[in-house]
Amino acid sequence: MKNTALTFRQAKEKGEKLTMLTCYDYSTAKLMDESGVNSLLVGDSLGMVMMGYENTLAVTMEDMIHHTKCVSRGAKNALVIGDMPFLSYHTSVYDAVVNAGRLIKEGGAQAVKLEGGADMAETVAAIVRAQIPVCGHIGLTPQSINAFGGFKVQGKTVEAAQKLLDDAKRLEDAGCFAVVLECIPELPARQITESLSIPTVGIGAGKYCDGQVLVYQDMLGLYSDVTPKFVRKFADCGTVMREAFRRYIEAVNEGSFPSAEHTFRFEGTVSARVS
Ligand SMILES: Nc1nc(=O)c2c([nH]1)NC[C@@H]1CN(c3ccc(C(=O)N[C@@H](CCC(=O)O)C(=O)O)cc3)CN21
Ligand SMILES: CC(C)C(=O)C(=O)O
Ligand SMILES: [Mg+2]
Repeated sequence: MKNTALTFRQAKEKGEKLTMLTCYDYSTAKLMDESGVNSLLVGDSLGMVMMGYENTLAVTMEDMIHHTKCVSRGAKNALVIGDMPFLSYHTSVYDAVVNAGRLIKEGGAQAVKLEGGADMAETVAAIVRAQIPVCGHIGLTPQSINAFGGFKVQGKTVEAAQKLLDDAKRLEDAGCFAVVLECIPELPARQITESLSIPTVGIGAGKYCDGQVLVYQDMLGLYSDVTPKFVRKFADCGTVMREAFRRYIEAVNEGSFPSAEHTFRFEGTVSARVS
C-alpha cells in the first residue's frame, strides 16, 4: 500500500519504526520500493553523491525536479519526498510555495522537505496551506555549512539542545508531518522524539528516533568523499562493482566477451558475404 504523510503519523501512534533512504534514479527506486522501505527522499545530497560537488549549495530546482521525476516513476508504495535546494525557499514565502509546488507538479513527489526550525515556521505553514505535506529538518542542516563552519554535530550543549526542541515544536505547530534530526546527540534526539506527536527521522541522531534515514551510496559503500560516523555499510557494493568492471575489461581484452550466447545469428550463408 502507498505510504503517505498520514501513514507516517499513524506509524508513530502504533509505535512502528519508519524507514527512509535517499534515492535519485528510477532503477534504484524500484529496488528500494520492492524491498519495502517506507519513503524515498530525493535529497539535495545528490549534489555530492551524483554530481561530485563538495557540498549541497550548488544544487538547483532543475536538478531536483529531474531526479524527483526519475524516482517517482519507480516508487509504487514508498512515499516520495523532494528536498528543497538551497535558496529555493529562503527568498520569500511566495518562492517557497511555488518551488514546493514544482516538486509535486513536475517531479511527482508526494511531499517536500526543507531545512530550518522556528525561522522557517511561516514558510512551512504556507506550503502546508497549499496542501503539500512538509517534512522539517533540524540539527546539522547542510545548507547552513557556511554559517556552521563545516558539517558539525549540533545540539551538544543544554542551550543548543533546548533551541532544537523549540524548533521541533514550532515545526510541528506549523504543520510538518515529520521532522528529520541530523547529527545530534542521542539525548536531545530522544527528548525531541518524546515531546512531538509527529515522527522524528534520524540520521546520526541515535536509536530513539521514530525512524531512520541514510544516504544510499553511504550504506552501500559507493561513496567515500565524506564518511560520517553514523554510517553503517550494509553492503560493500563499491568492491562488487569495481570487480565486475575489472572482469568486463579483462573479458573484452582477452576476447571471451562477447561469446556466442551474446551474439546475433546471421540468416544468410557464410559464403554470401556482404560486399
Ligand atoms: N554522502 C553523503 N552522506 C550524508 O550523510 C550527507 C551528504 N552526503 N551530504 C549532505 C549531508 C552532509 N552530511 C554530513 C557530512 C559529513 C559529516 C561529518 O563528517 N561529521 C563528522 C562530525 C564532526 C563533528 O564532530 O562535529 C563525523 O565524524 O561524523 C556529517 C554529515 C550528511 N549528509
Ligand atoms: C541526509 C538527508 C536527510 C538529506 O537531507 C539529503 O540527503 O539531502
Ligand atoms: Mg538534504
